Amino acid sequence: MDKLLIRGGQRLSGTVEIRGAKNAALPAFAASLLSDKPLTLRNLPDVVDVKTMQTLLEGYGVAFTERGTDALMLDAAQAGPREASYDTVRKMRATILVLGPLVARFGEARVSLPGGCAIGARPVDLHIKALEALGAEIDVAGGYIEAKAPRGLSGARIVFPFSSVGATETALLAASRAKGETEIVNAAKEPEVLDLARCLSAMGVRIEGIGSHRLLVQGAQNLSPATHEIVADRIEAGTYAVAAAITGGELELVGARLEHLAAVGEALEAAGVRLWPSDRGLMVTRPGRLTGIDIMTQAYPGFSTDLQAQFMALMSVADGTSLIRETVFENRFMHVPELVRLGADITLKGTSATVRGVASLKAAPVMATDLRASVSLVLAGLVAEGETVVSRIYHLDRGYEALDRKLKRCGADIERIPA
Ligand SMILES: CC(=O)N[C@H]1[C@@H](OP(=O)(O)OP(=O)(O)OC[C@H]2O[C@@H](n3ccc(=O)[nH]c3=O)[C@H](O)[C@@H]2O)O[C@H](CO)[C@@H](O)[C@@H]1O
Ligand SMILES: C=C(OP(=O)(O)O)C(=O)O
Repeated sequence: MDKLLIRGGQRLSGTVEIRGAKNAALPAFAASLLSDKPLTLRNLPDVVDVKTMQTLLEGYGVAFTERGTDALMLDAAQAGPREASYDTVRKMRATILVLGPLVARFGEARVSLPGGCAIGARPVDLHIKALEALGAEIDVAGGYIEAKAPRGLSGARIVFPFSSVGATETALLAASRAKGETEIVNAAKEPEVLDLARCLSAMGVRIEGIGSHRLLVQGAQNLSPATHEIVADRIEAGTYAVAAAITGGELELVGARLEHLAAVGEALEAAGVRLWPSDRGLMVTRPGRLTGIDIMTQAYPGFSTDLQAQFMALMSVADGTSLIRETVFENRFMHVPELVRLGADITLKGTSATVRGVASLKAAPVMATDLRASVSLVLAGLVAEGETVVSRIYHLDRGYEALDRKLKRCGADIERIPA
């Protein structure tokens, strides 16, 4: 397994290209299954999760054709509801997203319960309830979800008890090919959900309320060929914003959108980081000292749970104390013991972490445990004194394109050590 070796202490400056969001690319891939017409996706990130999704869809008979360096044409004309290999499905959460399109188009689907980052129990009850509301019969047994709707799905009112990104995506995907109108109440409004809605609109589905908590979807049986450009990855952007901040540097994040950082942008500003839109994206600099501030993760536009670990690394070297509350996933503090190994002063109590800023971090061997936890260790390594080795970085490769190369180009002393 590859490792990363980081010699801390370099101030970052330069330009980073922010790519399409993996968490928007994955549902867009699933959308291709709805149609027998090709779907071309642009601005795809070159990350392992996207490749895993490609392998999964190839298993269902979707044909892929390259269209330049970062675009693919997906053609599901010959697709069918075959069984996906457990080995592919267990690798990530988003594999559940094929269930809705398969049952909507073919009247049946059998998908293994999904894997993904070990950050909590992560039930799929809301996905199942959404499909049941549209008329699917669902059976969960032996680690598989089986869905049947021999006469197709029918539009319905789906009321979510709370906002779920994945369940909203399942509802949107399935409703797009259901007969009649579907109302989705308490829909998630993360930029990746909006991006899926835009992709489905380009395919010919009429969706009202995009960007709100209430979506109205007019199902369509005949979809059109479409092209869709994946929205820039706000989590990749936020991660590099923290990289600039923690090293006291200045980065231009090309393609990034300040408004998509939402509460994360506000928290960074409050901590002493300056962010402003540039012609090409977003500028980030940290002119003075960092101040510890309190945050609480929440659904968008609240503070993203996918940036909690990175922000904790930043708070580890800020002046004063920061209280970090995780409210989205119950077990998303796996980075804490590793940050402590690097000299951070963090106390965990239930779903809250108290971070007392220290004057400096010290290098140590650390272990990546999940995608965002891993990158928080790299960020801490950028300022730790000495050589930090981060092992098990396959987690990082799931969601960050060329992280080491992008950081190196901006002045970081970082090397990938192949296994
Ligand atoms: C591939 C992808 O896009 N992953 C993102 C997606 O995950 P994911 O779609 O899994 O996250 P959700 O928004 O669904 O999860 C929110 C909360 O709802 C709970 N829940 C969810 C579904 C369900 O059927 N029942 C249920 O109880 C979850 O356990 C969690 O506590 O959104 C999360 C929240 O922004 C991000 O951290 C993940 O990076
Ligand atoms: C948690 C993540 O991914 P997944 O939902 O696939 O585990 C993530 O992207 O941070």
